[in-house]
Amino acid sequence: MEQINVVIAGPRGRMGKEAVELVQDTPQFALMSVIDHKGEANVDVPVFKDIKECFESSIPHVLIDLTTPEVGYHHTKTALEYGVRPVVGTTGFTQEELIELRQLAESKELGCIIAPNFAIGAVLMMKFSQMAAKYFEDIEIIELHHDQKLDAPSGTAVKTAEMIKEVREAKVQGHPDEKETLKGARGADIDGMHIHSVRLPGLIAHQQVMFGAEGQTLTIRHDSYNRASFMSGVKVSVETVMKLDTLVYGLENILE
Ligand SMILES: NC(=O)C1=CN([C@@H]2O[C@H](COP(=O)(O)OP(=O)(O)OC[C@H]3O[C@@H](n4cnc5c(N)ncnc54)[C@H](OP(=O)(O)O)[C@@H]3O)[C@@H](O)[C@H]2O)C=CC1
Ligand SMILES: O=C(O)C1=N[C@H](C(=O)O)C[C@H](O)C1
Repeated sequence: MEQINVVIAGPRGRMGKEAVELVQDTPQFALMSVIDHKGEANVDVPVFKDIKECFESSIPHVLIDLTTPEVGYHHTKTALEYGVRPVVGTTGFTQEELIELRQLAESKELGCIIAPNFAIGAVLMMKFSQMAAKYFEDIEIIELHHDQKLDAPSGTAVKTAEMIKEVREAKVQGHPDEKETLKGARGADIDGMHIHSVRLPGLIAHQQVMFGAEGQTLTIRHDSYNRASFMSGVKVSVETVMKLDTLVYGLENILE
């Protein structure tokens, strides 16, 4: 396999630090530079404060983005415009942004992977939930994260609901006359499914999907106890994005 030159945006972050280690420890990957808006990253490659400044200096094969929703969208768009293939872990993109980025990737015939969760266990949890939803139509998604997380609900919870929507008819759950006496008590609503976001120090990234039917419940749960749990998904995405000519949303679409 030819060497893949990588730039990482967000290298001081919780995920970014792991990604720097992954790229530096993978023989077929080379870390060319990083993008850090404060220029404070402690790495032995050039640090750029701005993505355009970075790409004007040299063009990598792949950009890994682990920043914030607004910055991640801007970076992904700019990367595609410069002919760079994005691997994006950043969550919180809108449907409109995903559609626009897909059109751009296709017009440039460039691979782009946007994966709300890189952990294989989380991908299985979403797939198993999609399977279960064919048999259980009443569903509550409970996602639990550390209290520094910016977006709610999590990208994983939104993706789970989207995957379930593919196999489940929209349904209003609970009592038809149900009323919230305290706003937000029933969580967010996607097609009648409810999503509850828990934020606590001590947590990393966890989700359980609960299904209910007459006389029974089923709970499917995944826990990430560290950020290393996401790195095998980042590695396979960097390798795979080189072979794609379109945007792929979700790691489940590139795993066999
Ligand atoms: N797909 C997946 O499997 C996973 C996805 N995530 C997602 O990844 C993203 C990052 O998460 P996490 O590492 O925990 O977050 P952190 O807050 O730890 O890291 C984000 C980094 O982005 C930096 N940043 C902010 N603005 C800019 C900018 N303009 N240019 C460059 N860098 C910038 C921040 O810098 P500063 O510190 O100065 O603000 C920070 O270093 C989130 O969207 C999260 O939801 C997280 C875990 C797994
Ligand atoms: O911010 C996080 O930490 C995580 N974000 C992703 C999400 O929003 O789903 C993936 C994982 O849950 C960790």
